[in-house]
Amino acid sequence: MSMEDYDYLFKIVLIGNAGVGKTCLVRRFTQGLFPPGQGATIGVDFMIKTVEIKGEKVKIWDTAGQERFRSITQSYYRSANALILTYDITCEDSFRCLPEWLREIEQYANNQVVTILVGNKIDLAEKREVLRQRAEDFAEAQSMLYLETSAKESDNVEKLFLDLACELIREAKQNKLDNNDTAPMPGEGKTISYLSCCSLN
Ligand SMILES: Nc1nc2c(ncn2[C@@H]2O[C@H](COP(=O)(O)OP(=O)(O)OP(=O)(O)O)[C@@H](O)[C@H]2O)c(=O)[nH]1
Repeated sequence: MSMEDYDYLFKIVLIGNAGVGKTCLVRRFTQGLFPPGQGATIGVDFMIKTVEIKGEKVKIWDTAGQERFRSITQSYYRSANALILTYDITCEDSFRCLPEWLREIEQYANNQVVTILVGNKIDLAEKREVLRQRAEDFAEAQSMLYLETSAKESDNVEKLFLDLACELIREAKQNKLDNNDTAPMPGEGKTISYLSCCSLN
């Protein structure tokens, strides 16, 4: 895509515990694949994908969940326009860690960042440990939108990225968004959500 083909450059960063499916969500969306035996992401730098969504250029950053990479990933989501906070519906632990991730968002993210909570692996319904209602209540209390996905079965993955892109475009058009690549001042993070403009279904 050349520079003239788009008006905005958005940065979407996936965060959440190791193994919840961040890499698989990105690969499903960007390549239409569910890779067998997906290995752990090491750091972040080589997991950036640039895609065109609704005629705009969107960079999707896949961060690693492991504690030892946290200090790397923090600096990467400072300039994020949107955060996809992911947990695994079959893993209670990944849900219990959400407040910890929210504290990081508070501390490091742009105060205009759009945050969406995603419960992944809904194809494993029989192994579910986190009830949908519980996650919805949590998301509502934090003013986040909530979506359940399956990277494996491709459920809601397109919707997730397209709805986010639409919201970012809408906000940018209202001049609410800091669109440049410079890091915003940390410390005033808050979560907002109103994905409305062009939902797929
Ligand atoms: N059944 C099922 N398995 C999934 C799904 N998404 C991911 N997985 C599996 O979960 C494991 C972890 O997936 P990753 O995408 O590597 O998880 P991650 O969050 O990127 O992990 P880190 O890179 O370590 O932070 C892999 O074995 C995937 O095959 C899903 O939607 N359904």
